[in-house]
Amino acid sequence: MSTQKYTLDPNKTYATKIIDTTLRDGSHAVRHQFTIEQVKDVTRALDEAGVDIIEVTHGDGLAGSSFNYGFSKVNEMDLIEAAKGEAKHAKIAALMLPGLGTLHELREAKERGIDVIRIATHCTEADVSIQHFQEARNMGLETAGFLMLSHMIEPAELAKQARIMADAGCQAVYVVDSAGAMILDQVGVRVRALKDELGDDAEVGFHGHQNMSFGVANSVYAVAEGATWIDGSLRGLGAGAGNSPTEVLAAAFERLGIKTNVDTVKILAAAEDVAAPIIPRQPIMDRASIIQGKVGVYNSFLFHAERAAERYGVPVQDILEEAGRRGYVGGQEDMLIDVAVSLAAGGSAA
Ligand SMILES: CC[C@H](O)CC(=O)C(=O)O
Ligand SMILES: [Mn+2]
Repeated sequence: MSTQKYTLDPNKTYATKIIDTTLRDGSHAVRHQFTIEQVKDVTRALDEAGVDIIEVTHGDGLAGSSFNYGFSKVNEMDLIEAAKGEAKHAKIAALMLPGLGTLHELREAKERGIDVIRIATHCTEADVSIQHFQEARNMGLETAGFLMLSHMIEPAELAKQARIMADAGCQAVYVVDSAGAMILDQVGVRVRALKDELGDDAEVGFHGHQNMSFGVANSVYAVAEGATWIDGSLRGLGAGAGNSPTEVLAAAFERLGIKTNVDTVKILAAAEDVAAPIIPRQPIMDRASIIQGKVGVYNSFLFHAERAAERYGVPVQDILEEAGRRGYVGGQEDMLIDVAVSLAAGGSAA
């Protein structure tokens, strides 16, 4: 009897959409300083390469430009409109966190050209997205839901949250590895739980981060279990250690026979010739971001923790580790200052 365990069933055909978030998650890595020209160039290159959906928004979603999250150089609505003007085939998406972005911004984003809205909540809080999904569908938008920090709850619990989103009108629910904390089967079992729960009611997606270097491998596990929306970003540009690089996803999927609409040669050119020259600081797996993956801390905390570390004279990795111990989640960025103050006062925090 063979003991070989296949991740991908050699008798099955796999196909997935590729969603690129260079111009949204990647916004964190450029401190939200994208210009109109950069957005146009990146959109054109992604569109020509065959990417299905291009996400353009402040890194923290609609209305993220603020004192708390960092101001954008250019109003995100203008960036959305610029992207829309360049995309011949790809759909344009925005992301929103209910409460930070409101229905007001959602309506404006629709007027400026988005086709898809991705609504993100903490993995236990799907109910706060209900009215946003309903309203988005009424507006004729395609919808996807992000269950952020999906590693923090068990697959069965995650599936219940996915059901809330799907019942509200979400067409694709994502397992979101916001901390790059998950490894292989940890993604696979969550995707499988969502597939079993949702059936034909909604598709399943996966959004990976690179903290433990598993973004692409985790995406393969997600596809093997039925995910059909896979996120990446050029050169991995994204929060913390960055996202699964879109160009590596395309090349690896091609090798594995997973069908996508992306032309590998063209996406490699987009990464090398268009994205690389505009990246001021390449996200990497370093001490701080690996700790984020190891303890499961939200990747968007990295720059906030760096600022607090500098201000209070404590190591950034200690702040992140303590934030993990305290279980802070997206939206609690200000608590990093509390952690830094406690550490600077000489104690283990809390
Ligand atoms: C602002 C939403 C959030 O950062 C979504 C995301 O990309 C993630 O959780 O990884
Ligand atoms: Mn992300």
